[in-house]
Amino acid sequence: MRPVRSDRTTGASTGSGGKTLGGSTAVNGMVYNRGNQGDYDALSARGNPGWGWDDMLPVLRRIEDHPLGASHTRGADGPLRLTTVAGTEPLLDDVIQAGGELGWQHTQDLNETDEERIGYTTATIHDGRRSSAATAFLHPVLDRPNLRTALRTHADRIVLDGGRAVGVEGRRDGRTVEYRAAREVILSAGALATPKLLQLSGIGNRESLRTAGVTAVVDSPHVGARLREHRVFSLQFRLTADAGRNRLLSTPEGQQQALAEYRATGGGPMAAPSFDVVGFFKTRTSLHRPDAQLLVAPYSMSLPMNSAEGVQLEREPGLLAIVYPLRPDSEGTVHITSDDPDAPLDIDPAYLATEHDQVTSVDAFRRVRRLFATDPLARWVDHETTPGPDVRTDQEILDHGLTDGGCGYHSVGTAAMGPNDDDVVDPDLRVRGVKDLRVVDASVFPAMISGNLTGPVSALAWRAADLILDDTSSTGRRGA
Ligand SMILES: Cc1cc2nc3c(=O)[nH]c(=O)nc-3n(C[C@H](O)[C@H](O)[C@H](O)COP(=O)(O)OP(=O)(O)OC[C@H]3O[C@@H](n4cnc5c(N)ncnc54)[C@H](O)[C@@H]3O)c2cc1C
Repeated sequence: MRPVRSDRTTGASTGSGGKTLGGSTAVNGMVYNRGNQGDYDALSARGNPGWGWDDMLPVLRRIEDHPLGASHTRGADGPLRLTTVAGTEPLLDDVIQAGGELGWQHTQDLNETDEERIGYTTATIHDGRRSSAATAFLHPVLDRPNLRTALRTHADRIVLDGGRAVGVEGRRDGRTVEYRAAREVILSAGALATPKLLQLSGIGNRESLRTAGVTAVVDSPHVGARLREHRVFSLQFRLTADAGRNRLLSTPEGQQQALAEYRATGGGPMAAPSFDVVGFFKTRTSLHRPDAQLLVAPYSMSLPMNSAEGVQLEREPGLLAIVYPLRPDSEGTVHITSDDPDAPLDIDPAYLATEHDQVTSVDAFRRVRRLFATDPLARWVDHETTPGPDVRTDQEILDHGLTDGGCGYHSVGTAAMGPNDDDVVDPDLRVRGVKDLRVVDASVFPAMISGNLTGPVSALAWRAADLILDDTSSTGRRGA
């Protein structure tokens, strides 16, 4: 295969995220997958003690309120309230059954094993309402006297004093504001904005900072490097029968009907996650665990999926499937272009830059085509509309992924933890080269946790809170 060009323009779509309390969990697709033993043990094997499966499984169980109840892998009393999609569409039952024909296990709890599996989505939804990081973790403690939230406030820089982080400078309603930390500053701005804030504060690769007009305070070469992101490949199919949600949701009248159903019952399509069915499968039988993820939704739309004009559902009945390699190893970058916090970031996601990502993407795409050609699902399929049967060769499939595919919105790695002097944060998430500064968000994962990131980031934050509390009790210092 010829190498695929990394396309900076696609980086624009990588920049979407939630700009509110709860962050991206307030706008995301609500699919709840949390990674598996191999992901967390790999973190630990990279020299990050405390992040292995034996450490993180109890945390994951602690945070979950799972509808299937507690088990050795699930939690039932935690703050993150979950739902399993009810599965009211025969069409989707047949997607799952076709997966079974390919040897994928039909499971009610997709997080229970790391076998090839398919089933209805577990979602961060409870009683028809989104469970975000804000509703799950922040709202229940809002009345604590040592907690203050500053809404409509944009952080511009970390305030450094003699090698210590002492506060944050930003803007609120057009005015400059500064917040002082009694103990330490914790940066949780997400995998794109966290490296940006570090770089604006002079913490980053000396050369890149110089190009942007920022004087380096700490030369930390990997701030904003090692960006890993899913490149999503899409397939769509026209159906032989009127099934799925296009007819209802593609017209204003249908949307009103769905809204009325939601108001009356708290259910229906308005209470569904973005994708109803999830699968994890191997692109080669020799692999010891799945390396690709499939998500299926009972609707189809105009492409490209992340277009600035927004999503337009098709009128005719259709199905959408997206697929991507679970653990991409292409590494991109995020760099500031100026010392002005309002200047655009230069994001190069370096999608599909490695042979692993190219080969896995193509094989995963072909496997999904095979799924849709397998009964009982095949009986529903009239023809493939996206990308269509003309896209056949490896290169054509890769080009389709780059042109009409999308960003997975799962960025990690831009302030990655590790044991080495040039890793941005240490395994306790402290930024190297600065005192009293920690990063607690997806940017500290040095590699992708398989699947979607709400679960892993929530567990990361829960464990980070324990680390911070441990430090507080050992030093006797208190405060925020
Ligand atoms: C469109 C979309 C769909 C997704 N779908 C799913 C899904 O279905 N399932 C799943 O598990 N995951 C999904 N994800 C991914 C998941 O939501 C994120 O990986 C996760 O929320 C990352 O958490 P974070 O804390 O690192 O960053 P974020 O959740 O992005 O939080 C960062 C916060 O920092 C704030 N911030 C940034 N810069 C500044 C600044 N300068 N000043 C003040 N505040 C700032 C942001 O406003 C935001 O509130 C999706 C993400 C997106 C964007």
